[in-house]
This record gives sequence, C-alpha cells and structure tokens, in this order.
Amino acid sequence: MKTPDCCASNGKLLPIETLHPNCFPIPVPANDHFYSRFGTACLPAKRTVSSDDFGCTLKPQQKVIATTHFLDASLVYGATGQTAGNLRSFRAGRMRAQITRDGRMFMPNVNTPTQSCNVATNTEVCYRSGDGRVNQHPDMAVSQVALLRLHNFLVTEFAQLNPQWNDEILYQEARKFVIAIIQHITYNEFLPILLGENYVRENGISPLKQGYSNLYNSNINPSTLASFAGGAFRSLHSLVPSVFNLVNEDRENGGAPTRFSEWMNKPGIIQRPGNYDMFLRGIATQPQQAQDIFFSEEITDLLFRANGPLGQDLVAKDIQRGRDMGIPSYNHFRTLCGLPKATSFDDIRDVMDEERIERLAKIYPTVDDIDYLVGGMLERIIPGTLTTPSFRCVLGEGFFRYKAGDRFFYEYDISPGAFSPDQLSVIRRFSLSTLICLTGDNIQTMQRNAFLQINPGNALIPCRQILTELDLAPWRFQS
Ligand code: HEM
Ligand SMILES: [Ca+2]
Repeated sequence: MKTPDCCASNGKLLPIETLHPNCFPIPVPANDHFYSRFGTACLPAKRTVSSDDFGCTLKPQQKVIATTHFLDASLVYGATGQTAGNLRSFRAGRMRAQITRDGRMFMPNVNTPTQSCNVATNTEVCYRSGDGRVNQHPDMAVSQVALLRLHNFLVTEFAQLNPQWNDEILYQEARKFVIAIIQHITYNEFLPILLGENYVRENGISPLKQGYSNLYNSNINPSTLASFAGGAFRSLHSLVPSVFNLVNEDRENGGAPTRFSEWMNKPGIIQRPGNYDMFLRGIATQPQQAQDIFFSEEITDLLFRANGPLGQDLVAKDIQRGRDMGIPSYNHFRTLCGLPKATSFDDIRDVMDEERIERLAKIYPTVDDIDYLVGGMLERIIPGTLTTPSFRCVLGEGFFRYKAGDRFFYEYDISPGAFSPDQLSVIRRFSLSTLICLTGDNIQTMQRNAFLQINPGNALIPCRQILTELDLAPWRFQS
C-alpha cells in the first residue's frame, strides 16, 4: 500500500506537533467496523486550499474554489482561458476529440494516463476535459462525453444554417447552448426533485414557461457558499450506488454490473462495444440509493482504493472538511433555516427522531458541537424532496444565487448575447432525455423525465419523437 500522507506508514497517528501545517488527518477508533481490520488508526487528509496559500493575510481566511462559481459548463470547457484553449480544435468551432475506429467520439486522452488514472500503461484510456474529475467514475466520464458530443453536433448544425460563421462564432454559440441546457436541466428537472416542487416554485428557482425572467440582481453575490460546498450539497453522497448497471435497450442487464471501487479513475470501460449506451441508459434506469444516513461501503471504505484492500472514507472526509473550512455548527444553520435555536438536545425533536438524538448526545458534549453535515443528515427527510430542513435552505439559497446573481443566465435578456424568444423556447423543451437520445450511439427509447423511474406515467417513448422537439432553425442568423 502507498504510504499515506499525514499518517505514519504503519497506519498510526503521528504526534500532532510533527505534522505539516497542511495535514488534517482523521483519527479512526480502534473498534471501527472496517479499518480496524487493517490496524488503521489514521486516515490521511489535508487542509483545503485557502486564501492563506495565495499569500493573502486578510482574515477570516477563505477557502478557494478551483473551478468557476457559475453553472457555466466549466466541466466541458475549463475554468480558465488557457484550459479552454487547450480543449478547442480551433477548427469549425469544434472541441478536440478522439474518434474510435468504429467512428465513436470521446474526449481526448491525457498524455500520461498512468499519472492521472489508475491504469497500467500510457496507451490506456484516461480523459482530458474541463474538469479533472472527469475520470473519477464511469458515469462522470459518460456524462462528459454526452456534453462533448452535443457541442460538436451543434457546431455542425450551426455551420449548415450559417455558412458565414467562423470558428469563434460557432464555438461560442455552441458553448452558450450547452451552458443553457445544463442550467435548464438543473433548474427544470433536477431541483424540483431535490428541493420539492412547491419550494422551487415559491422561491424563484423554477424556470419560467415563457418570456424572459427579470430575477437578475447585481447585488446578489453568486459565489459558492462554504456551507453549500462544504456541507449541504455533500449530503447527496448518500445517493451514490455500489455498482453501475449496464442497461440494454430492453432495460435489462446487458452485462455484469460494474463494481464502483473497481472502476474509479479507470474510464476505459465506457469505450468497450455497447458500453457507452449501456452506462447512459443506466443513469436513467438504475434507482439511486436512498437519501438517508447510510452510505455505500464503496465510498466509506474503498474510495480510490486503486487495487488495494482499503481506500478512503468519503463521509469522514466530508465531516472533516466542514471542520477544516470552519463551517459553523448545526445549531447555527437551524436558526438560519427558520428553526428555533436548540438549547439542549431535546430541542431537536422538532426535526429529528429520538433514537438519533440519543446517539448524537453520546458523541457530542453539547448541542452546539454537532457538525452541520451530521445534524443535517440525521434530520427527517422533507416528504417529496431529497433533503432535510437544515440543508434545504442552504441548497435553495445557493441555487437561487447561481441564477439571480448570474447576468448571463439563459433566461435573461440583459446581456448582448441573450437568446431570442424562439431560441429560448427550444432550450426550454430540452431535457436530460433529449441529451441522452441525441448523444447515444444507438439509443432508441427514453422516458420523458430521465431523472425519474420508468413507469406508466413516465413511459419509454421513441427517441425519434423526443428529438423532433430539437429544432435549431431559430439559430439561423438573420441580417
Ligand atoms: C458518484 C460518486 C461520487 C464520488 C466518488 C464523489 C467523491 C467526492 C470526493 C472525493 C470529494 C472531495 C472530498 C474532500 O476531500 O473534501 C467530493 C466532494 C464533493 N462532492 Fe462528491 N462524489 C460523488 C458524487 C457526488 C454527488 C452525486 C454530489 C451532489 C450532487 C456530490 C457533491 C459533492 C460536493 C458539493 C463536493 C464538494 C466540492 C467542493 O468543495 O469543491 N458528489 N466528492
Ligand atoms: Ca444512502
């Protein structure tokens, strides 16, 4: 096993005074259900990058976000001009891509896969995209392939509609479209499921059905909230499955399910014949794990284990990250989210079951010590949502700000590049199922709402039918 950073090579804790200041290891109790088998008393963890690391002495210290704050498709195009430039072909607006011998498009490979992926040779697949996490697991890679294919499809269509458009115009128009559909799918299909139909409607989060939105407010800071990235949004790690089902057109298993921890940082599996479509159908078919206090052992015991017997614990890391980032305690978020401040453990009964409160009271000295992530996870789920009261208001606020604070958001007409009303109605009809149908190698059917299970009210329909809604005529330039 590789010697872990910030822990002794035998898996024991090092004396705190000998640690590098950026070390923040996680102590493991001797009776841990898994790690104790290996005699591990210490899980390596490092402090997050902060304003201090950039020589900024202003206090309080702030964490630094390595991507962009906005929903701007930086996973596809990169978060800096330099990355964006490296990913473009500078020909006909296209993104760089690799085309397999049988004509299928994937992201280009990094130069040294052995350094970036868990692969044995530099000839194996390991992708380059706008976000380093592209290779983290097969579904992440598949989602990025879909967006890359969408971009390169759009530039071909736009060039036919507008033979006079040059590389730069084609690239920017396609990029604008891809950003808009990520925003639209997120706000129209995903957030009602996460936060609840009524909540998104009542809090300005839902997209409009027609016309331009006037929600933009230059006083709203759209930066990612620490409590959002370092707390509330991580709660969805509970949904992560232990295997990915490979789903064929009959919605049956078309191959052995792939075990998560065997395919972390090893994306080549998606290029095997038939697999790209089977992963993509799997995203829309396989149920997620429940949003609850249970997590897959693939991520609590075996995260990034490479080929070894033990890995990292994502949930322990998430809790540690909250402390690292100085996220206030659970009680603080109760008051922010409209619940009364708890003066004792008994006061949390309004949102939490007794048995969980008792367990918390055994671990934390006072009710003010409960970590935000832990308290939020243990609250009762709000019916019709995937979240709890102390998470929902932070998630809602975060997503509200990404929209109300982004003057380029697709529903506004305030920037010179705003969509025309006709273009906007095409974007508004675009769904995750459109993306899957359009970018699959040979996917024939999809349910209308790909976030929800196939059922009589959300039945499989031909992709042909879904794709008739994608009419790009409004992109014909009229002078
Ligand atoms: C599918 C498998 C997933 C894996 C293996 C995974 C893994 C990770 C890892 C390793 C981190 C960094 C932990 C740290 O050192 O602080 C992280 C952070 C995070 N994850 Fe996940 N994750 C997954 C899915 C998700 C999902 C579905 C969501 C929410 C929709 C999510 C939201 C987040 C957020 C918000 C962060 C913090 C990012 C930041 O602060 O920049 N993750 N995840
Ligand atoms: Ca779960």
